[in-house]
Formats: sequence, structure tokens, C-alpha cells
Amino acid sequence: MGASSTEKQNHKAHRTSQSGASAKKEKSSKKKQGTSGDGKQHNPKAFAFSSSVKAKRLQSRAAEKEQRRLHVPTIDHSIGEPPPYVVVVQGPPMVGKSLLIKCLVKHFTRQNLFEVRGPITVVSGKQRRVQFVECPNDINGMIDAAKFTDLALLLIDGSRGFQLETFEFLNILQVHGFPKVMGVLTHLDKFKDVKKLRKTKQQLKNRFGIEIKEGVKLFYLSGLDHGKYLKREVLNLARFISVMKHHPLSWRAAHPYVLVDRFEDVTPPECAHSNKKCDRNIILYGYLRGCNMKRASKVHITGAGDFSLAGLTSLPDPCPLPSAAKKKGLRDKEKLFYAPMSGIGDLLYDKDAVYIDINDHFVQYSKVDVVNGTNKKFGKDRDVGESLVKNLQSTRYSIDEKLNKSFINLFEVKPYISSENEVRSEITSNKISDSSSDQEHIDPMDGTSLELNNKIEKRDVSKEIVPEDSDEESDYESEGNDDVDDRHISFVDDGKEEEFHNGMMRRKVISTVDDLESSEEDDTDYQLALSSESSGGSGENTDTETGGNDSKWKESLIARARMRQNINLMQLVYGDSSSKLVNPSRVTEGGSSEDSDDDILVPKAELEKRMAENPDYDDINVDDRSKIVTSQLKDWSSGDYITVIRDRFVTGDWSKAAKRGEEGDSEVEGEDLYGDFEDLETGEVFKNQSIDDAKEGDEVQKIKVMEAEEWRLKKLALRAKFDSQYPF
Ligand SMILES: Nc1nc2c(ncn2[C@@H]2O[C@H](COP(=O)(O)OP(=O)(O)OP(=O)(O)O)[C@@H](O)[C@H]2O)c(=O)[nH]1
Repeated sequence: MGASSTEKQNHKAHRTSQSGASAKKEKSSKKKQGTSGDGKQHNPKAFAFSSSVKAKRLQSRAAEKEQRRLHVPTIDHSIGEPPPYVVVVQGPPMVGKSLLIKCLVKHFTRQNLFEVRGPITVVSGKQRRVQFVECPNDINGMIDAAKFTDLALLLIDGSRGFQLETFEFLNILQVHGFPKVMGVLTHLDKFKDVKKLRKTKQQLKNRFGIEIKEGVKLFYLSGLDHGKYLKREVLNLARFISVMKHHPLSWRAAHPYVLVDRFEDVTPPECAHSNKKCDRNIILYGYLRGCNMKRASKVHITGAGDFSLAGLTSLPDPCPLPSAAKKKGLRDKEKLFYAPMSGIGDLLYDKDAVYIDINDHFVQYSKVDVVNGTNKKFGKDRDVGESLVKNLQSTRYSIDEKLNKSFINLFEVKPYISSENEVRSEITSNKISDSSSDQEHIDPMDGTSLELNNKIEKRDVSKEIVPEDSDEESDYESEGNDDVDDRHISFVDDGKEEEFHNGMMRRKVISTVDDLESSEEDDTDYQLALSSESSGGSGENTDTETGGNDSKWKESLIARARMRQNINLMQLVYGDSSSKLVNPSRVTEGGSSEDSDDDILVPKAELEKRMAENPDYDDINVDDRSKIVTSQLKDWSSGDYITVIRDRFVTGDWSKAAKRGEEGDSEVEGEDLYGDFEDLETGEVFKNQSIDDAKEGDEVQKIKVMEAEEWRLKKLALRAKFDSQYPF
């Protein structure tokens, strides 16, 4: 019973849905199969071309599409890694451009960026690098940015809506080929009402579509978290940027251009120093985009003008793709980031150097200005190397300048002290200058103001006489010379005082005239010291103490100064007294020079007169031969002597010369003019037959000799002529 009832049960037939998603799905699948709803197949001919015109139009359309696809400019990956894509972040002021770049950089590199300046290159994926640039808010900056941007992120303040800057930039983009554009809405957290927020979002999206084109992507950054955009939203935006398809603009693909990420001024500092408007040499670094650039081509630098390239060099990639980077020994993190103008990035590749950047947090090498009397201290304590580097920064003079100012003192006494007056004026000037010894003197070698050196200089120039009374000396030391260096140590030993000044030993002589005179025999490195150093009073003290002997000791000083002014350099260098120096001041009445200072001084004019009357070869000044005594020499300007000399030449009359020789002219005498002569061609030997011999023989013999002589000279002249013409 139960079984029969089940057999009779009527099942409802399956009714296919006529509406809804499943009905649509079914319809489309049947269409694809070419069957109608009842399962019958359509007539295939029904879908063939009904009109030939329509068919042609369809065909040409398809061909056009295909051609367009083929001609889309693409990046040639065969020539190496493509340069990074440039993402320009643009928007009105305070919209959040810098913050967005910082957040994107943080996302890609896990590093914090403190300042956004210049292009920032990051590796966004295995095969892609992105360069972020913040667009300036002036019109020129926008024009420049429109020229190189591959993707423009237009930031719009949601709470304010579209602002003028956005429209300006869009218009500029249109005339520069219109690269890809994406919108980013910020400041959405300022909306308290959710409905209003939704409505505003929709409105802005529609407007954005109208302004640019339908379907343009618009991102929403809904607020801040710890001063940064939400990670999720940044990640979405970053992903979109890194997978976005880029098609370079055709004009750009055909023209080389560089977005400079770093520049260096390599103008010689002297030129820049002397003329601030001189032509500068600049090295610009950046990725070359578009096509290859020729070395000799002219370039346009935006905002600066047209320039010619001096050179073009390819450098290693400062931010290579991870696949190309050598991972051994380097952390990937370091390699994925390059922002030279922002001061980030450890390594900096130059044309001829690689720089390692050490963060100021670790060490501060740059010179820090003292602010409010307190010097900011960075990093750890200084070590030797650091202090050396810092010392270099405080150098005020270049080596050239220092060399120009420096001098080498060959003599113990400066040789320009030549007369009594000069010596006197030197002494007095020292006295005067002592009182003004506070004046700053700059040491040419180390550029520091050293009063100590100043004093040493004075000691060298003039001399110091220290009073015999050692108490006074000590008084002097203690009284007015607090600023004298600590290293000034004095030793008194047998009338001479040894003194250490800056590590140099000096010997002073205790100044009595007797001592001075007795010490003259001692011709060692005796140094006479005038107490020019003793400020004000001591110089006067010496004068008063020596009293009546004043002129006497000065005389001996003058004599010594004069003696030293004529130091023979040759004697100094070779140690041999090949010549005797004339010391006009030291010639005695007898006309001979003596070493003693007791000699009576002879005026220079009188000495010269004496030398002219009774010259001596020894009196010839070896240093200055122009001072040769001329009275003993012949007057070669007289006509007779000139003819004598003239006839000595080939063009002269040799017979006359011979005659003169006969007469025994003193000029010709002694010269071996007619030596033995052998004619190399004939082998004939002519013995030395002077004209004097011919005089003794008969007239014929004499003529013969003359002829032979003339013939010989002719031959010599011919030979000389031949030699000069012969090429080798
Ligand atoms: N509440 C809120 N504040 C934001 C938002 N975006 C940015 N800011 C703040 O706006 C201020 C300016 O941000 P910046 O990134 O310096 O803006 P900018 O566009 O670079 O400014 P300029 O360089 O002067 O043109 C910062 O204090 C940000 O914290 C946002 O979505 N919401």
C-alpha cells in the first residue's frame, strides 16, 4: 500500500528562474553556445555580415585597434633596467604632501624620512623603482613637474574641496602630454557626520571624473594615526602605485631628459672666491630617461637656460633593483633607498669617490656655531682623528697664503741693517713698538696671533742688551711681562745668559762694553741681544745705565752690523776663502783690511778713491764684478784698439795684423795664433811659423809665409762653409 502510494506521487517539474542572477547567467551561457532557450541551435548564417559596408568598417576598426596596440610606446627592457618611475605629489599648501611621501617611503623601505627634499628613490618591487617628488606650489615648479612626471598624485583637501592649485596643475599637465593621474582625498577625519562625509566623497569623485576622465581612481585617506596616515590605506595606495602599468609618453620616449637628484659645484674655489659671478662648473647626477644623450648636445636646464655639456659619464646605479644588487655583505634595507638631497642613504657614489654618510646623531664633524655662549655637543667624546678633522676646519689661511707670508732667515742678523742711522732707528722703533706690543700680529704659519713670536722676531732683528744686574732682570721678568710665554726660561752662566724661548736656545751677553769687545774674538753663533723685549722701561734703562759709554757700545754694534752685512755667500756655502771681501768700513789707513774692530773707519768714498789709484786684484768684489777696478784696463773704446780687434776677424786685414804683430803689439803678444797646421788633404805640415820668424828672413820668405797663411785661412773658411751647408 505504501509502495503504490509513492509511485502515484506527482513531482513538480523544475521551473527555471526567469529573473535574477541565475537566469542571467543561464541566458549568457546559452548565447555563447549558440542555442536558444529551447535547446535548438541558431542559424549560423544569421550572424554573418549582412552588409559589406558594415563588414568593411568593422574590419578597419579592428586593424586600427591592433595598430594602436602595436604602437603604444613601451619601455625597452633589453637595454638594462628602466629608470625609476616618477611620482609627483601635488596639492595645495598644507594638504599633506610631505606626510604622504613620508608614509609611502616608510611603507616601502621601513625607514623614517625626516625631511622631504629633492627626488627620493625607493625600490617598490622586484622589478620596479619609484621616485617620489613633491611638487612646489609655484607655477614654475608645476610646469617643471609636469614635464617629468609619470604619475601625478593630486592631493585634495576633503574638507575644502577642489582648490585652484589642482586645476592649475591639471591644465599644465594637459599641455605636457597628460600622464597618469590619481586623486587622493585627505583631511576626511574633519567630517564628524558620516552621512555628510559619504555625500562629499561621492560629489568629489564625480567632479574628479568630470575634470579628468571617467573612471579615474580616487583614494581616500580617512585620518591620522599617531601623526601618520593609516597603514591600511597607505598600503592600498602603495600597491596601486607599484603595480600600475606605465606607458611612457611618445614625445618623452624620443627625447633624452634627466631628473637631477643631486648636484655638485666643482668650480675652483679661488675663482669663486675672487669673482662671485664667475662661470661655474656644475656636475649634475640623475637617471637618464627617454633616449640616449649625446656628449656634444646642448641641454636646457629649467630655470637656468641653455648650456653645452662638458662631459657625460655613466656611474654605478645608486639604487639598484634587488635582483641586481649584490646581497652579500649588504643589507637589503640599505640598498632600497636613495635620497641624497634629503641627506638619507649611507653611500653616495661620485665620479671619483664614494662617500659614507654618518648620521649627526652618532658624530658631529661639521663646525657648530656657538649659540648664546653654549656650544652644542653632539655624539661621543672626541678621539684623536676627530680632533684632527676639526682642527682642519679652523684653518684660516690656505697653504699658498702661508707660504707667501713666511720667510727664511739665512743670517743671524737681518742684512738690511747697513748704516748707523738704520741701526739707530731700528733700536728706537723697537722701543716704541714695545709700548704698543699689545698690537695683534698674525703668525703666517699657523694663522694665530702670537705675541710671543712677535718678540722673538724683534730679538732677531735687533739685539738685546740686558742690564748686568740680574735682580733687575728678574724684576723685569716679573713686572710688565705677564703675557710672556711660560716657556721663557733663563740661565745665567759666566756672563752669558742662555734663554729658552719656544724651545729655541738663545744666548744673551751681559752687556758691558768690555764684554762685548772681548767676545768679538769668539766668532761662534754669538747673538747680541737688545732688550727691545723689555717693555718700555728696560730699553731706557740700558741707555741710562750705560750712560757715557752710550755712543761707544753703539759704535761697536754698528761695526758688527757692517761686518755682517757683507757675508760672502760663497764662503758660507763652500767654506773656502777663494776671494777676499772688500769691507769698506774696515779698511785701515794703510789700505789693507784687518779683523780688529779697533781699526779706524774709513768712509766709502775715500776707499773707492784709494782703490782707483792703487787697485789690487784682491779688491775685486767677487759678488759684484761690475765693481772691478777699471783704471788698469785698456780703453777699448779708442779707435786704435777697435781696428786691432777688427783685423783679427776673417773679414779683417790680416796683413795689418801681422804687421802689428811684427811691431810686437802687446795685445797680440803671447797669443798662440799661428800654431802648427797640417793640411789634411795634401798631408803637408806647416810648422808654427810666426810672423816674427819671417821678420828675420828675407822679404820673399816673408811674402811666402803670408800667402800660405792667407791660403790656409781661405781653406778654413771654405771648410766652415761646407760644414754649415752639409745637412748632417
Ligand atoms: N587632521 C589631518 N591632518 C592632516 C592630514 N593630512 C595632513 N595633515 C596635517 O597637515 C599638516 C601639513 O602637512 P604637510 O604634509 O606638511 O603638508 P604639505 O602639503 O606638505 O605642506 P606644504 O609643504 O607647506 O605645502 C601636518 O601637520 C599634517 O599632520 C589629514 O588627513 N588629517
